[in-house]
Amino acid sequence: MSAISAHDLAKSYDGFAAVAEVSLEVARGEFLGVVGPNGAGKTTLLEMLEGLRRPDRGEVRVLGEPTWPRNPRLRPRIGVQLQASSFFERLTAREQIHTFASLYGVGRGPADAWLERVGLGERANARVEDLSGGQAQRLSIACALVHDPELVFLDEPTAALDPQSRRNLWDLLSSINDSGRTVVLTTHHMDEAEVLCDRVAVMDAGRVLRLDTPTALVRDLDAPVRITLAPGALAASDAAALPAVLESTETVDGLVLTTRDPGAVVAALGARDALAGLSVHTANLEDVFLALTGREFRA
Ligand SMILES: Nc1ncnc2c1ncn2[C@@H]1O[C@H](COP(=O)(O)OP(=O)(O)OP(=O)(O)O)[C@@H](O)[C@H]1O
Repeated sequence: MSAISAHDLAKSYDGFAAVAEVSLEVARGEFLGVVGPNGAGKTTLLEMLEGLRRPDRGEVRVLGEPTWPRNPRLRPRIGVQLQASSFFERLTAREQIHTFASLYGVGRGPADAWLERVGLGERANARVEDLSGGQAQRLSIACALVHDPELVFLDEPTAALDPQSRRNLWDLLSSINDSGRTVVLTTHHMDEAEVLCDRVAVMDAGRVLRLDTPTALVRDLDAPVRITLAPGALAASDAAALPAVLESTETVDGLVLTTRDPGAVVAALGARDALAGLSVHTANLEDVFLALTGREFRA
């Protein structure tokens, strides 16, 4: 049985289609990413999957159960991350998670263990408004997991974090998916989805344009690989004559060769002792977005 099965979901606000014709299946234990720019419809889709927003059309089943009208049987089985701004004010981190735990009939022991697990043991007595952005996000994730749900929804858990704090959260996000828990995460960050997710739904203007593994999404682009050589490593005319090189362009970073057969090019460069400073760039999910929409992806 799927963790999530959604069929032909649609939601409009005052005639504006925030989500249209979205169907998807999420397998148990899967880590699904939903990526897209601001306003793509990610949150609206997530809220319909969570059973928090009524779809205008379509059906959702979560863990085999219908989500609407609100289904109390699902409540202990799913976790929904709150935006950090919706904490109870003036509580300490420990009081915050104890409050969540008591709502689910969970004891203080497991709640404290979650604080430790997300690295907040030493900040347990800090008030939530005194936590850093990254700490607040970790607390909100711990609160969503305190009742050990089978399926957890995380809506932009790394939003508003600096790149270092964002990367620091990745290990935690990935560990949440251990032991078979299903995770659905929305993000503005393509690199994050690429690193963390088993499959990625690329959304734009309310629609899921593609849903597949990051590798398959990139492979289907069939984009050439770019190989950059250090300046002066090889003359442009020599590079253009190498086997399998489609194009060679001089840039400030050095010579950029495009090819569909990077192995052959690297072997030929090796034979000419021209491997110094070589770097290889394959297409990524931002290129996938560009190919699907004709627009650059802007987070
Ligand atoms: N309650 C609402 N009433 C009216 N319009 C809304 C409402 N919620 C969302 N919208 C609009 O629907 C569209 C999709 O919004 P949604 O929040 O689902 O997108 P998103 O992909 O999550 O965006 P972001 O990444 O900025 O959070 C946006 O144009 C938004 O302005």
